[in-house]
Amino acid sequence: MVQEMFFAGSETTSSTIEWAMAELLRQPVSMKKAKDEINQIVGLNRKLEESDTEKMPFLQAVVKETLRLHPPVPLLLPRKAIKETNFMGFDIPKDTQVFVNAWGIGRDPDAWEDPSAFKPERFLGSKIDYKGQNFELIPFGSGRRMCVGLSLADRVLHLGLAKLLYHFDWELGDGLTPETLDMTERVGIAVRKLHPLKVIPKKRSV
Ligand code: HEM
Repeated sequence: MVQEMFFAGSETTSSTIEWAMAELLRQPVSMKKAKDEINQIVGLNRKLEESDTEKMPFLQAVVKETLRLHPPVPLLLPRKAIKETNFMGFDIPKDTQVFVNAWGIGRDPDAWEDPSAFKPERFLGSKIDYKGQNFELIPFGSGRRMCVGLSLADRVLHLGLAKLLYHFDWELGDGLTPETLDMTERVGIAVRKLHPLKVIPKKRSV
């Protein structure tokens, strides 16, 4: 279980932060807006605290927009129909494995205006959130088996991204420009150590 938590929690959050940075680097206007908001709240003479991110609506919108376009678990976890079901005109026999395409839902033109564009502004003044109540945005799933790490992920994403933006200015390397940055997706498992790290937990001496 501990191993599952590490896997489910680290690959998902780190790839979301990577996508957010890539999207912001492709859109310097959004990058500037996010940095300006952070600088305005934190100033220049103290550390950024977790609670600061609650006062950053644009940063929150960047996280939502990133998870809309780049849900790290695009098909959620598989379901199985426990009985024969008719869903929106489709007959689903008992025991059928069912996948929910959260990636497709996040880009559905019936639900989103200009769906493929990265526009954090669409969430400003909107009540749509990813807590499982708004079915057009379900990067963490919904219902009884939705992500148990949501509240931790929520904190890590906001704090991690805010810190990266607060402490550093970012530029693209390798002669890349916002127009040429590659956004191709790879679905797979993270690159891991060939020989797994084996560590022994010991009680901390105080
Ligand atoms: C950006 C961050 C994350 C995203 C987008 C994400 C997404 C998801 C999704 C889509 C599911 C399946 C939900 C469903 O099928 O309805 C899931 C399940 C799960 N997640 Fe996350 N997750 C994230 C971070 C985390 C973190 C930080 C942890 C733990 C530390 C975690 C632990 C789990 C576990 C244990 C499950 C299985 C829950 C169950 O089957 O009852 N996740 N997550």
